[in-house]
Amino acid sequence: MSYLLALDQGTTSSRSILFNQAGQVVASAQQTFQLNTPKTAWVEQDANEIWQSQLNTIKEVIQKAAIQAHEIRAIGIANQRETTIVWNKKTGQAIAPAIVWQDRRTSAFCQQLKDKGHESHIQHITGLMIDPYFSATKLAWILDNTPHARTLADSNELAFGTVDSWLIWNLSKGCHVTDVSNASRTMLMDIHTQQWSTPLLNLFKIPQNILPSIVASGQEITHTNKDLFGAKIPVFAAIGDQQAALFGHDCQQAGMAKNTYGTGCFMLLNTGNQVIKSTHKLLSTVAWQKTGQMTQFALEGSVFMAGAIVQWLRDNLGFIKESHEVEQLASQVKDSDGVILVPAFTGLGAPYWEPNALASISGLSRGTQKAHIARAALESIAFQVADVLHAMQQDAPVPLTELRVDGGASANNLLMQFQADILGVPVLRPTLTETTAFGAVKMAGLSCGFFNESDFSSMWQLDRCFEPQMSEDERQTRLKSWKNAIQRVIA
Ligand SMILES: Nc1ncnc2c1ncn2[C@@H]1O[C@H](COP(=O)(O)OP(=O)(O)O)[C@@H](O)[C@H]1O
Ligand SMILES: O=P(O)(O)OC[C@H](O)CO
Repeated sequence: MSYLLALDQGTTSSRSILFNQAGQVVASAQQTFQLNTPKTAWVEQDANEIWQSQLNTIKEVIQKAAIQAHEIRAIGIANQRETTIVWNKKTGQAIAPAIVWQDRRTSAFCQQLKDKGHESHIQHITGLMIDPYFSATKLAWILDNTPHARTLADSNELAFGTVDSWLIWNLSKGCHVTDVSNASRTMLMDIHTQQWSTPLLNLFKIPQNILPSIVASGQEITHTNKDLFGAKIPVFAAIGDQQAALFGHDCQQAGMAKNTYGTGCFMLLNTGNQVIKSTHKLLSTVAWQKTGQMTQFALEGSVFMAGAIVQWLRDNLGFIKESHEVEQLASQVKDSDGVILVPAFTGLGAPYWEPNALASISGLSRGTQKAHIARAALESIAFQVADVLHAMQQDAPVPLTELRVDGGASANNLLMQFQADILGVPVLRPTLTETTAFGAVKMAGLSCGFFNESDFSSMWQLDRCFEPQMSEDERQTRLKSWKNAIQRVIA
C-alpha cells in the first residue's frame, strides 16, 4: 500500500491529490463547481454537487494514476470550513442548499446577539467573534426557514455537519462525525473542553441530536463504503483547510505562522497548547488534535476577499480572462497612482468585523487606467494581511521572522513582493503549493504510521523568498492611506 489520498474540498473546487511515501504528488484531479448568490448577501452551494464533484475527482485520480483503491493506505480530508449543511438521515439528501461561509444573511441576527450583550461570553466559550461567518446562525436559519425542519429534527431524522462531516457521511454511508478543528468554527463548541456547549445550543435553539460526534483531526475515523471504489479505504484524518495548511507548512512550533491566499486569506499563528484570547478581534481556534495528544491551538485572522477580488476583476469588470493575467496587467504601471480599493464586498472580516461595510475604490483621476485598479486590487490583499498581522503581534507579541505562504494567489510574484514590502517581513513560498492537501495527508500518514514526524521538516522545500525592499517611511505612508480608506467604509 504505497499511497495516501488528500481530498481538498475548497470554496471554488474539489480536488483529489495522490501522494507517495516521499510526500510527492503522483496524480491530481480537480473539478470546479457553482457558487450561487440567489439574493444580495446570500452565498449557497448545492450540497450534492459538493459531494459529486469530490467523488468524481477521487475516481479520476485513481484512474489517472492507474492504481487500485486497495493501494491507498489512507484518506486525509481538508475542507472549506463553516459552510453549513443539514441533511435527512434516511434519504441522505440535503434539506436545503449549503450555506457557504461567505453568506451574510444572518447579519441582523448577529447584531441582535451583540445588542443583547452576548459578545463577550460567546468569545469566552468559543474563541470566536459574533459574525454570520460561523455555522451557528446559519444552522439556526436553516432550521427556522426550511419547511418541517424542526419537526424532522424532533423525530431524530436530521443531521447537521460542516463539509468534513458531509463528505465522511457520504464516503462511509452513515458515519456522522466532525473533527475538532472544524467543530471549533461552528460557534457551538466550547474551545476549552472541545465539547458541544449546552448554553450555546440553548441560545441558538439547536437540538443536540442533529450534531455530529467530535473526533480528533488525526485518528482512524471510518472507511469508505466498499461499493464506492471497490475496496474499503480508511479515513485517517479530517481537518479544516486553513489548519491543514498550517500543518502542511510544518508550522508545528508556537510562534510559526502561515498565510493562505485562496478565495479569502487566512493567517494562522500556532499558539501551542494554549488558547490565547485575542484582545484585537482575532479568532482563537483549534489548530489540530493528533491521536492521543494534547490539542494544539492557533490565533487566526480571516480575510473574506483575496483571490476573489481577482475573480471580480475578471468576471464582473472583464479586465482579464484568467486570474493569473492580473499580474501582467498590474505590472504595466509602477504603482496604483493613489488608487485604493477596499474590498468589503462581503463586509470586512478580521480585524474589523463589519458585516455591513461596502467596498470602495478611491483616488480615481482622469489618468486612472485598468492597470492602476488591478494593482490597487492586488495591494488590497496585502494591506488586509498587514492589518491582521499587526493585530496578531499585539495579541501574541513574538516578532514574526518569516511568513510562509500558499494558495492560488501566492503564485503572483508582484503580490508576494508587495506583501513582503508592506509587512517588512520575508515571505517564503514553498515548491509544493498544494500545502492544504499536503497537510491533510501528513495528518493521515502520521495517524496510520505511513509517516513519522521526523519525515516532515525535509518535505518542506523553499521555492522563493521575497525579501522586503520598501523603506520604512514609504511603508508607513502607504499604511496610513490604507487606514484612511478603511475608516471611510466603516464610518
Ligand atoms: N496569479 C494569480 N494572481 C492572483 N490571484 C490568483 C492567481 N491565480 C489564482 N488566483 C486566485 O486564487 C483563487 C484560487 O485559489 P485557491 O487556492 O484554488 O482557492 P480556494 O481554495 O479558495 O478555492 C481564486 O480566487 C483566483 O482568482
Ligand atoms: O476554500 P478556501 O480555501 O477559500 O477556504 C475557506 C475557509 O476555510 C473559510 O473559513
